[in-house]
Amino acid sequence: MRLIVENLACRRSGRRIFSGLSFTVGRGEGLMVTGRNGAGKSTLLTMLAGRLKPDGGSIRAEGIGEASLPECLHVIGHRDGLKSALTAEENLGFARDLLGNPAAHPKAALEALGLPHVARLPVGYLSAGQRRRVALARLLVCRRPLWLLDEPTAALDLASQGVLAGLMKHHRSEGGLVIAATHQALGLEDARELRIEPSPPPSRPDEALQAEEWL
Ligand SMILES: Nc1ncnc2c1ncn2[C@@H]1O[C@H](COP(=O)(O)OP(=O)(O)OP(=O)(O)O)[C@@H](O)[C@H]1O
Repeated sequence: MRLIVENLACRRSGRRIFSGLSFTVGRGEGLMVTGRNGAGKSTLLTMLAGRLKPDGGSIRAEGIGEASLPECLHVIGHRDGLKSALTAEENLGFARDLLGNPAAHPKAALEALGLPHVARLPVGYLSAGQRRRVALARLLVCRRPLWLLDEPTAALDLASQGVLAGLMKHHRSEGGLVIAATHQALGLEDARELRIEPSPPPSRPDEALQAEEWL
């Protein structure tokens, strides 16, 4: 698979967030998306996931046959999308049955994230870092070539950051693609960096309402 982004532009609430973003990510490659708070990193990932319409430019994928781009990617965002009342194993089983490989084992995914002991605990009982690791374990029960990771190390301790770096390395070694929005090194040091520079603040008086976002 190859992802090709050309001249991408975004507006939210009428305000330009970014424009002119172009990059490609191919088999086995990684891209670190960096930039200041509010620069548009999460927005870019949301757009790549097909959940936000670009204001200009294009996003296309090669080498995915009849599949659509959203069918070829996995998003790990700020919200983990886990159901608190279900156990870690049930959450992963649900994700696997909905999206994933029937042969994938939730227990094996939890073991890969160092969490076999929480398999039968409701996710609502887990710590923030444990919840994040369960969310990351979903990557292993729904195998998809493109991983879109938004601050994936949030709440992870150093050991878990190392595990995540290993997962990304393994995924890329199998031809997978990783795009990660981050403020810190992720073990993706050999990846290219896309730095999003903030757009200038609005200057016209009729944009004053939207300019509140800049305060
Ligand atoms: N639903 C929305 N409607 C309008 N504006 C939004 C919406 N979501 C985000 N924005 C704005 O888009 C801009 C980019 O936000 P985004 O979350 O992409 O930044 P970021 O680079 O990921 O920031 P951070 O490093 O703080 O996570 C911000 O100014 C934000 O206020």
